[in-house]
Amino acid sequence: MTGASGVGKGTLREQWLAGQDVFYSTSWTTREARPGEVQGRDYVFVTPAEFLDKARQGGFLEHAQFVGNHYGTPVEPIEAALARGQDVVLEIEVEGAMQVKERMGDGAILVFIMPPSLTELRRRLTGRATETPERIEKRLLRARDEIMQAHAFRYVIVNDDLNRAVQELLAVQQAERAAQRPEADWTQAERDAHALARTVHSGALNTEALRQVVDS
Ligand SMILES: Nc1nc2c(ncn2[C@@H]2O[C@H](COP(=O)(O)OP(=O)(O)O)[C@@H](O)[C@H]2O)c(=O)[nH]1
Ligand SMILES: Nc1ncnc2c1ncn2[C@@H]1O[C@H](COP(=O)(O)OP(=O)(O)O)[C@@H](O)[C@H]1O
Repeated sequence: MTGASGVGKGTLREQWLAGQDVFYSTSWTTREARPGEVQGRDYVFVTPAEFLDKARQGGFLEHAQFVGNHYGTPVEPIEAALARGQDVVLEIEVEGAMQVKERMGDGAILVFIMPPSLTELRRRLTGRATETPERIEKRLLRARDEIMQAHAFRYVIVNDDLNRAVQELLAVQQAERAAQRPEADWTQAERDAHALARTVHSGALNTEALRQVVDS
């Protein structure tokens, strides 16, 4: 799951995964904890030296820099979860998502969360009140780049109405699970999920549509 800072990934994820037995990967980061963030739950907060050490040892499935800090997905917990048969959810930025796509192939299902407009994204980032004005501008600049890469993701979900976006995430998950079995065996619910997931497939996206979002 990828999308601009402030688009609502954390909010969506909480509702999407509530009550589900999936493994959510806790990332490592060198950024400072925000008030209310808990070490080991929201992130593993580390020093740059600790981060680079782990990277050198091949300890990350992927890692990237984002607005001056390092972020990475520790590989061991993921391998353990997959070995247990759990689905794994990552919430990471675009460069990291491309590394996961390269490494995991079709086994990785990439979903991009799109803001209704850049104006609304700015409003959400400002409203969350976790960033300085300067950091908000840096995040918005990065958001424009990220949005222009949305066609590299299998699904693109617009987070305007939160409930609708959650339903679309659930449909994508159910449809992708069903796709591992022959279509003739699908239940009606799986057929419905497949039909809904098709509506958020990235196939129909074009650069012009993406440009309209970054200019809005
Ligand atoms: N590549 C990569 N990106 C990550 C990872 N963890 C978080 N991110 C991304 O880093 C960016 C900044 O995250 P954060 O500082 O928590 O800001 P927020 O997304 O605005 O709450 C977001 O796009 C996250 O999805 C990770 O392990 N790897
Ligand atoms: N669909 C939505 N409509 C309006 N506000 C939203 C929506 N989804 C999230 N938000 C708000 O936007 C802000 C950023 O959401 P957050 O989940 O922290 O984003 P992210 O994890 O992508 O950085 C929060 O204040 C959140 O309450």
